[in-house]
Amino acid sequence: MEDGEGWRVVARRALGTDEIICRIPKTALLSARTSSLPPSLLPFTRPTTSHTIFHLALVLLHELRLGSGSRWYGYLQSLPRRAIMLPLFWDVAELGGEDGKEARRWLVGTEAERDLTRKDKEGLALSDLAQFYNAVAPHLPPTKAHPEPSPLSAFLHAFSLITTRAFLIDLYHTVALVPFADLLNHSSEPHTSLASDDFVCHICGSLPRCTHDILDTEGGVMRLAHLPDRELARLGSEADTVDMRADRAVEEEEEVFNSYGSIGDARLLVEWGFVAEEFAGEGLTWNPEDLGADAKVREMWGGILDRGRYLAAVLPFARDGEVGYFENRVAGEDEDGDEDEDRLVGPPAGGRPGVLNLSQAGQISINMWTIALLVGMGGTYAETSPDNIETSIIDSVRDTNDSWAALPQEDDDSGEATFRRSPVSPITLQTARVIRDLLQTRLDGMHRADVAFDRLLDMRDALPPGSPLQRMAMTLSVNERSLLQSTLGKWDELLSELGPA
Ligand SMILES: C[S@@+](CC[C@H](N)C(=O)[O-])C[C@H]1O[C@@H](n2cnc3c(N)ncnc32)[C@H](O)[C@@H]1O
Repeated sequence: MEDGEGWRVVARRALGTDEIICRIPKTALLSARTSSLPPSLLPFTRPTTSHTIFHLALVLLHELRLGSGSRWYGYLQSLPRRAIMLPLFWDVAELGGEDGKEARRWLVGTEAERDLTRKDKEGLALSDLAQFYNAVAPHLPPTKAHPEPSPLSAFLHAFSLITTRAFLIDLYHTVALVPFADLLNHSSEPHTSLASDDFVCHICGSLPRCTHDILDTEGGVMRLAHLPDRELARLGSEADTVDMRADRAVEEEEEVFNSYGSIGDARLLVEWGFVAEEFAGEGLTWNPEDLGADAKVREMWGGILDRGRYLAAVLPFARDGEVGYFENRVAGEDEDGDEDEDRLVGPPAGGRPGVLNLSQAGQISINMWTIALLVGMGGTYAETSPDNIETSIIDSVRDTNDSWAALPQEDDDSGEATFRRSPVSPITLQTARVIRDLLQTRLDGMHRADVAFDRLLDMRDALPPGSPLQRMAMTLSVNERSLLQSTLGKWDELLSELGPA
């Protein structure tokens, strides 16, 4: 890596699509199944949903404590010696120092802060990690190099490595560390992917038939029933491996990435400890509660979502009830795959029907519009038929998008104002104002919201060396502000044309 810490993988020659970059025998994986850490340690803790990850972190810590006595000693040398500085650790003085403390402030109001809150609720808060480790630490087997239990910081180091580099493998290993495959950095664009046969025996990990298998009436192995005969014959003749394959051609000297998916900077920062400024992912998100939706509004919205008809408002070619149609589509793209920038209201991110988001292209999802509209109806929706509400949503979204598209654009050099103010319904106007205020509230809730954008950029550029965490947090904050401000500008422009506040 450029900063001299860590690895990246560069192609020494051009690679073709589907070419295998590395093939790692499953026996080389480090998992709870292959480690020498006794499984009996787990009864000392209360099972949680994060248990698998916590356990694997413990496994790694045990192997690190074994030093040269570990079967993975060679592999362990390739791992970062210090904890990956996930925002979860920024407030821990010994880990984050002054940089972490200041950086944490810059996350206030950002999408990263929302992600951190979500992780708290999922039982992945720092206190959950400490509680887990304090319960098991006294029972960790002593090793030559470490006869005493290791401090919490050692467990946090192991945990940060697991969450940033473990892969989900199969029914036997579940999550595991995969030597070599974990040297690849992330890019949101597809580059390579990791594949393995996951339908192994969950008791012994065997891919070919084994003594634990349940047979069907014809003597076939149930878990292998989906395989054609040719594939069945192949099982057992070669080692069971995890394969890293190029998903596209890679040029000589190009960095070879692995793609963790289309992921925005907030999530990258929270989960992997870096920002990439690729402007991928779902943008900024809200919860229904942030828009003032109570249980009744949420229920009404759920019903509308199930029917799916309202999606037609943002993608006119979608047919009634065809929510699944969006699953393979990228938010904000029209039928030809072009991003339709003329819309202020678009489909939900990544085709996930229920997402309330502001996309990187500056479009709010129709879900936000819908909830804002329902909240604005203030209970009168209860007396309105679902059909009429849907029609209201569809009409108001069309009105909004059409009005925006009809506004003279900045690069329109005809010199004539082409906008004809056509009346929009009171509910359209009211909903547009709610959305505008929501964007403003989000902007106002950010750390140092009073500081002008250009000044923020100067402040970031003037950060002293040794402030990598503040630099990342400020980059995230500045980019989110930029998206919010430009979107707010569009809504203000529209509202000033449609009617005075
Ligand atoms: C699976 S590892 C990739 C290999 C890693 N660079 C190493 O030295 O071991 C994932 C970690 O690498 C770093 N990383 C991955 N992709 C990156 C990127 N595009 N830019 C900067 N750092 C990245 C982050 O620290 C992340 O948590």
